[in-house]
Amino acid sequence: MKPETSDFLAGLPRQPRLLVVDDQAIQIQVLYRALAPDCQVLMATSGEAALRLCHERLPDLVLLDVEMPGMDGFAVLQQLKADPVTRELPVIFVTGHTSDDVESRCLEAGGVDYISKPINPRVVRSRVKTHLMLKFQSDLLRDMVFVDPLTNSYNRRYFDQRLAMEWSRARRSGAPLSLLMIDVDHFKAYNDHYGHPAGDQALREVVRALTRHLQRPGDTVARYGGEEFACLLPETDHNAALMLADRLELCVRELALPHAFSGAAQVVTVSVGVGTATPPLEDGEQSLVQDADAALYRAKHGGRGRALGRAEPQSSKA
Ligand SMILES: Nc1nc2c(ncn2[C@@H]2O[C@H](COP(=O)(O)OP(=O)(O)OP(=O)(O)O)[C@@H](O)[C@H]2O)c(=O)[nH]1
Repeated sequence: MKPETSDFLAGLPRQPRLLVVDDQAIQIQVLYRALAPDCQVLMATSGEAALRLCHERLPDLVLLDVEMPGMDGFAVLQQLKADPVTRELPVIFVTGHTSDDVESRCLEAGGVDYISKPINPRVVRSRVKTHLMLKFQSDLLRDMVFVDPLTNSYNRRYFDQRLAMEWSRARRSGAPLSLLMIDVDHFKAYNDHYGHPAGDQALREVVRALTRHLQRPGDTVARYGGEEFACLLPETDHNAALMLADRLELCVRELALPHAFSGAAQVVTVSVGVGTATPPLEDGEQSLVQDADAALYRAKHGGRGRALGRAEPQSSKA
């Protein structure tokens, strides 16, 4: 059945990605028919599969069946809310029960809306469109507050919030949390000789390379200040963080941006300091920043263009 309206995408900045979750294939089919002409539609038939897809594909909006065997819709939303990566995902509940009690439970649980079965495709499209508009507007606002305009990476304000959030998450989960502090080498000399606009462009390229190499959705690159960047790596132990730091150092070197005035190499390089906090986390989160900073200091003084971790000699170039 073709939808009757054709202006669904008007006012949306790009094609939205939806996740439809229902244990009954027929219900998924009805929603798919209503929405697939305009949206990329992902599908899951269980709560567990829904959580996996939310992490891997980060949809713009989730349509979530309330009654499912095993993990029901409320349990799925609770887990989404408990995770910083997925906590902002808007969820519309889809329910066969239309009592006031179920409807208020949907909203109290943190759903942005609910839709009753049997599904009316026109109502679904209208509600989905409304929530997509709101979602894209709040993305835009968040970007204005949290994104560095020069490099398009997250800014220091975002980093500080994210660090505090990941710190308490690591404390709860018991998983290690690593931090890389990355500083461009001899960047003053780069600016002095190639000019400030070329310096700006080099910073953009460095960030693009770092971001390309960080694959997990929870990993965060932020501009910490000037020519210094921070990468926050949840659930990553020290050895894994060191390996990643080596890869990031190499990926910047391989950009092959000429830097004839660097004492470290003929191209732009970075020094990387690696810190790891392993629960129980008794100190504050700034202790992790201090550890990574201290390692960065050693990497700088050890010759630059390298990644170093804890005080023991662990040079990536050894
Ligand atoms: N082009 C450009 N330069 C920046 C920006 N932010 C900071 N810088 C420059 O980065 C340079 C940092 O210089 P220093 O702190 O002396 O460090 P360095 O020359 O990189 O030396 P080491 O870190 O010791 O290798 C300064 O010249 C800043 O002006 C920016 O947004 N754009």
